[in-house]
Amino acid sequence: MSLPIRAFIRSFSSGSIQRSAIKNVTIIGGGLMGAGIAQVAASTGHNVVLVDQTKDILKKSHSSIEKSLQRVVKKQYAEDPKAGEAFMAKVLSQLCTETDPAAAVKSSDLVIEAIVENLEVKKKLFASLDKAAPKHTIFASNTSSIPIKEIAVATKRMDKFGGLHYFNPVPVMKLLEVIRIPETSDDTFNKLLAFGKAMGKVTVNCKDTPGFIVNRLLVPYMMEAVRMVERGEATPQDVDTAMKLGAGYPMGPFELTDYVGLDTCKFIIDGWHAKYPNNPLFDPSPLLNKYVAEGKLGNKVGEGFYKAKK
Ligand SMILES: CCCCCCCCCCCCC[C@H](O)CC(=O)SCCNC(=O)CCNC(=O)[C@H](O)C(C)(C)COP(=O)(O)OP(=O)(O)OC[C@H]1O[C@@H](n2cnc3c(N)ncnc32)[C@H](O)[C@@H]1OP(=O)(O)O
Ligand SMILES: NC(=O)c1ccc[n+]([C@@H]2O[C@H](COP(=O)([O-])OP(=O)(O)OC[C@H]3O[C@@H](n4cnc5c(N)ncnc54)[C@H](O)[C@@H]3O)[C@@H](O)[C@H]2O)c1
Repeated sequence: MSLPIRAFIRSFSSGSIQRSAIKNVTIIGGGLMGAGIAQVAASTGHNVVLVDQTKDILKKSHSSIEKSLQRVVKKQYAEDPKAGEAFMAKVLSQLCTETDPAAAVKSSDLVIEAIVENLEVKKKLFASLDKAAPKHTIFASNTSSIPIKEIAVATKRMDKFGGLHYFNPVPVMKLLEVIRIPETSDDTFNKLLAFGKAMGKVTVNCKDTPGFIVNRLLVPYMMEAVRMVERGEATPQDVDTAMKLGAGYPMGPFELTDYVGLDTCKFIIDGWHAKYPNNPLFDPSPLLNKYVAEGKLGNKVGEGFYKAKK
């Protein structure tokens, strides 16, 4: 028996991975997060359909999944490369792509949305999915900053709606925030928790409060970092070095912004500023806005606060 399978069975019996009623999963959005979620869902035995707007985007998603899987397999199957190849082939056989969201949800138990961080775009998508998906299908959003309820109102299945907030990179980060709104039924919430555990994640429960747990703390920290640079108190490089070596963070705030995507960061902060205009924590950052206007969106385009490593 190969090492990862043994580890999987061990975690099953120790209760850290649970069986879940959810087998068929549709992920909408094949960018940084959607591709990572699709990879991990397929790696943990789910049938996955990944949806994006064009075949070209989906080609890129597929190739990033293959690259990431290779990293996982190289490490987990170091002593048995043949079993690694078989694992990779199995995972990829459980993953297909689709450009029509309505067709993709036809036999889905769970839909996870990971598209652009924009309320109106997310609502429009869920309103159309609500008409196309079977009655039993659960809907979840991976939004970083939008209240789940504001998205869920676009559907007539608020009892089957919740938040699944993953962390980037999904194959590496162990945490999953599972969010319920007052309308989420116990059955839906329990299924979401069990699904998260079946994906091998450590779940934390959270009410539908702005930023849930992690981003409620992370966003003010990152905004203060960019304001220090705007005030001329330190360079991005020195802030990053300080937070890595002085606070033990794996990445400094500017490296993390490049990793997350400056466009996504701007969507988050602009959304919170519009909602809480009197809270100076969420005032826009001229420096972030300048980089986004210049198209420097971070690692995904090769440059953000730093030039991405090839
Ligand atoms: C300052 C401007 C302010 C702007 C405004 C801010 C607004 C607010 C923004 C908030 C954003 C919120 C976004 C979201 O909602 C929430 C998030 O996701 S927050 C992000 C959380 N993630 C992190 O904090 C990541 C921190 N970084 C790390 O943990 C590590 O650096 C890393 C990414 C894991 C990489 O590690 P390194 O050691 O540097 O590099 P390696 O390449 O050696 O990798 C280590 C290890 O991991 C494996 N690995 C890495 N990436 C992948 C992958 N994609 N797939 C598979 N495996 C991967 C790699 O193989 C290594 O394995 P090993 O060999 O060590 O066994
Ligand atoms: N980047 C992060 O670190 C991170 C972490 C956690 C949560 N999130 C959240 O996840 C979501 C996605 O973020 P991302 O970083 O993956 O963004 P991304 O820009 O990398 O990818 C978004 C993808 O969605 C696709 N898309 C947009 N509208 C669509 C539609 N109507 N139908 C189908 N596909 C559509 C785009 O083509 C793109 O490929 C956002 O809500 C974001 O806040 C991001």
